[in-house]
Amino acid sequence: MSGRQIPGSVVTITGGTGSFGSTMTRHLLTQDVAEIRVFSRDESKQDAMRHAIQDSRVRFYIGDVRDEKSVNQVIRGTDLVFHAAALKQVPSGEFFPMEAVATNVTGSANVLQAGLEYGVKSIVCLSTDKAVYPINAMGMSKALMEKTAMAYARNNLDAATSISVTRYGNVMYSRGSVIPLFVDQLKRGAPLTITDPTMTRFLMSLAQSVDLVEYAFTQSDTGDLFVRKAPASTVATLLAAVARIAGVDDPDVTVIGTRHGEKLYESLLSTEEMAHAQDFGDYYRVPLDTRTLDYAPYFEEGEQQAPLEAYTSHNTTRLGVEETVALLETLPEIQQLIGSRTS
Ligand SMILES: O=c1ccn([C@@H]2O[C@H](COP(=O)(O)OP(=O)(O)O[C@H]3O[C@H](CO)[C@H](O)[C@H](O)[C@H]3O)[C@@H](O)[C@H]2O)c(=O)[nH]1
Repeated sequence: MSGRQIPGSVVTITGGTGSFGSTMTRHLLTQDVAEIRVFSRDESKQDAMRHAIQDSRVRFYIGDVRDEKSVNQVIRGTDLVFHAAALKQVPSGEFFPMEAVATNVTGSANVLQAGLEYGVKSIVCLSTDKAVYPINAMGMSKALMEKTAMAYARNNLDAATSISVTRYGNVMYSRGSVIPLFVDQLKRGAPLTITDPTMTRFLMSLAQSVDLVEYAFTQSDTGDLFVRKAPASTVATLLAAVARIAGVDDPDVTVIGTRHGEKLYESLLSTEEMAHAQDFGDYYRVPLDTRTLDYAPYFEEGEQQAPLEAYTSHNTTRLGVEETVALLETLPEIQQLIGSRTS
């Protein structure tokens, strides 16, 4: 047993007002947490969250992960840190890559450094499938965040702090993503814009992300990478499923082509990671590579590289239209939509 647990703990959530942060906050409040420190830049989002949640265990801290002082202030006295603060928009990263570096790489290093200095028990860094074989600046900066976390773990194996990474695919119905866009286009009677009908994406709900973070908080060995398994669908299937839910038989569709920095499919684990991954049912764990820079003994002993494939949205469980409809119908936003159509 790690001796780490949620009840009675003080938890800091960087990027606490975002979708992951606020979902995590609500979940932790059901787990007898002692205090949650919501750390973020935006006063008005904090104010909205304060009104929505109204629980004296939630404390709000204005700050920026780029600013060491504000990071130190919030992390001091914390038991567990969920690091979700990030610049996550792919297109803006292409125009301002150094902003992504400042927040996602340097900011993450500030969080890790403070966590180690103040003896935090566990730090969980939130990452994305776009960090695997990255082709856009956002994904590249997240990949560097992961490398930074792993290096902090490897260089501090005796520390009291466990550092881990959770990596997820697309979150269904997240702000600005394709499902609410299709819903809106259908409502307006506008044509549905599709990039490439054969493109695939993993489909995950926010609720599914929570368990894995809780597991990482309490059970991780330092340097662990966790990946939640998820099914995927093509964009064409997703479009058909949303149209069916909205009761539109034959929607107008315009093909707009692939956007900047976009891939045909995403990978949650690279081939190299799959070779070391342990299958835990709902998720994979990839333990830290603890070898030092002295490679000689490993060459002599040799290491078999299993001939595996990466874990991608092309080769994971593929959902058809019926199954995608069923999955979408589990989302509160879709249930609301169906409710408003039938009432
Ligand atoms: O008008 C559109 C918009 C998107 N798509 C397609 O729908 C899929 C999902 O697109 P999203 O925009 O929902 O998601 P992305 O995979 O492009 O990534 C988005 O979600 C990520 C988190 O999962 C990050 O936040 C990222 O910055 C943001 O662009 C993609 O195949 C995309 O090509 C369409 O067919 N038509």
